[in-house]
Amino acid sequence: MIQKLADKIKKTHAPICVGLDPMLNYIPEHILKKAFAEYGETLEGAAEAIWQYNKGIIDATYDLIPSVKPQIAMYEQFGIEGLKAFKKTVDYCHEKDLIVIGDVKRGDIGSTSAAYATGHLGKVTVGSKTYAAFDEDFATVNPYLGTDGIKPFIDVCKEEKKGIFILVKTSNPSSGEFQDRLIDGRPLYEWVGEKVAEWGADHMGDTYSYVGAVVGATYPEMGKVLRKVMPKSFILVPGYGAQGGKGADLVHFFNEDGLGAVVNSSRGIIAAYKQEKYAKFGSENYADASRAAVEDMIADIDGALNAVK
Ligand SMILES: O=c1ccn([C@@H]2O[C@H](COP(=O)(O)O)[C@@H](O)[C@H]2O)c(=O)[nH]1
Repeated sequence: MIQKLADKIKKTHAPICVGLDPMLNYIPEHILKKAFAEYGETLEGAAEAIWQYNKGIIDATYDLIPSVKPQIAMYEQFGIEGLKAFKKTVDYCHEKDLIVIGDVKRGDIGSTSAAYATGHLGKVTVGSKTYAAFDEDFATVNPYLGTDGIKPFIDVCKEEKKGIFILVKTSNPSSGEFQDRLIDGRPLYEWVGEKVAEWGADHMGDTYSYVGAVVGATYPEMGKVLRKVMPKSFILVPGYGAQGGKGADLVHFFNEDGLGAVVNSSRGIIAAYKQEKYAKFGSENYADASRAAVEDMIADIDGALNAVK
């Protein structure tokens, strides 16, 4: 799967993923109206609206991009109906041959991590049958519990040829409260980055490891250091767009082969029609606005990478 990600990035010239983080207040009125007419103002109605909204964005962008990153929290808030919309979205993205990075940020003691890994990346056994429950291709994982919280994910990834992205330096403003704390003179995020490289050596694809890292676009200098600490790991880079990251901030997240990073934008793409720049599309054509925002993001990153060649 890591080679498929690299190959699709090469083919599309788009080292990006579209973040499928639906919120009801992003969903255009015509979609909400139809879903509520059918299911009422219920959790089912919300889930139907989310699904129709996602489908529109996927249909309008799938040929331009290698991957998507659905954020499970946005679905989970609507309970079981929301999780059904999450699963429907994952399956539809697979139908469109997109790589799905489940942003689920799991991680616990070993036995519990094993269950999370089974549910999101592996297969669960029920009597004589097995089922891939959520079936994402990659999942984000929290490393706070250490090696025994990570190992079960790697075991499932080996069986399934899937991967994980481990939180190393997150994009949010207060990520430094813990992640930048010095331990023996070095920030915690560097120690975690070293562990990612070590864990990753145990599950290599052809060129890149199945064990990647999350490093925010909002911390470009730290990204530059971490790129060198984890040369064989793909970096999932959130923080582009709505959080302020730009193409020029991202050049050092990439390796010299032009690979090694996949940049996420969620609100900046899925709610593009609400921005002044894309307002001409109107809410009826929200998906066309998302497509235009994807094209602009690809051009921005491509321009920045070419400028340093
Ligand atoms: O460090 C992190 C880790 C994860 N995220 C997630 O990425 C998206 C960002 O959404 P935008 O709308 O593009 O800001 C969201 O799902 C976060 O939970 C992150 O932002 N930073």
